[in-house]
Amino acid sequence: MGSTTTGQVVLLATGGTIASRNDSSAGATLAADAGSTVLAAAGQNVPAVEVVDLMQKGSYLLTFDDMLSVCTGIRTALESPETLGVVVTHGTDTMEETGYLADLLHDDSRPVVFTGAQRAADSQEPDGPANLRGAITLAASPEARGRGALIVFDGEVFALPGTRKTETSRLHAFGNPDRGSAGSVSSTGVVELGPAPERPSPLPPPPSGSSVRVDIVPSYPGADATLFAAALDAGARGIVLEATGLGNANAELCDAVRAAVRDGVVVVTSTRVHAGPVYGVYGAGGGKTLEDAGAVPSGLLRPSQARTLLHALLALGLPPDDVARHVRERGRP
Ligand SMILES: NC(=O)C[C@H](N)C(=O)O
Repeated sequence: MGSTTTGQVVLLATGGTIASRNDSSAGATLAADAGSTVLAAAGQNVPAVEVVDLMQKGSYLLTFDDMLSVCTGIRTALESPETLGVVVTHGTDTMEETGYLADLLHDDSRPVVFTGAQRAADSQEPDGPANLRGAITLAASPEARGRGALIVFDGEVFALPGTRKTETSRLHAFGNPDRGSAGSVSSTGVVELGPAPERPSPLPPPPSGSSVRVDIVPSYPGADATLFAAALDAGARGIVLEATGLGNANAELCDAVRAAVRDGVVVVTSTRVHAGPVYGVYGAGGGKTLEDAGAVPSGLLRPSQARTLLHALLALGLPPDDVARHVRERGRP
């Protein structure tokens, strides 16, 4: 067994499908359950679990400040030496963003484990209770220490960098196409983890309430610079290009990138492809032209996590060169 019975796990509840029920007046599924209800559905827990309700939202509604307040909740929970680890129940849509931000800021060896559900709490066979049991076991597990933030879902454990939601509705909702699984937690509480990867040094927590804007702009056959220009007009200080293939766009987008970078905007090239690194090879508007125009290739980071990292770095007030260095380092395969 991977758990210990001294101390407690702190459960930070934020909403998501694990806390959702059908609302007949809205004719839709909505986050409704408090953390205590979510925990009760998981049954008897060893070790003890303290519940903190942070918010009750579908994760598709979260703002960057909401994500930061989850990170603050984690820090607060870890102030007590009695805390063995932290579980965050969270909607799956944007778990890869909040989990990645928590991982970037995590400066404690104790585990932070994100989990949620694909089926609502009032469905016939909800998956949330088993996921939560796995998360509590992992959060209390000495083997999970020193690994930053993790996701546990359908018995599988993932480190955050590169992990994303890969299924809209199947129970096995998450994958890490480049790095694979970090291990497993069985239904009987057996934790098995592979070797712990090296972790970059933690970032300081960015201030909340910052007005930094970071957008994602796609490239596709026939794309022009209209959306890119709209992001700049809206005040974006950072833009993630969701490019094609290895990270390619076209001549018009490259020209727009060159001008934006000259004005101090940080542009990161990511890709719509699900696996493999982004790097500059092709000219005439491809990834090499983008790099020559000043865009920073995201390595293994996909748009969701590249955007999270860029937002955090810009909110910290780092100058563009330092932002670029961090993106290269943290995206490196
Ligand atoms: N399965 C889920 O949790 C999806 C939900 N819509 C959310 O992200 O909050």
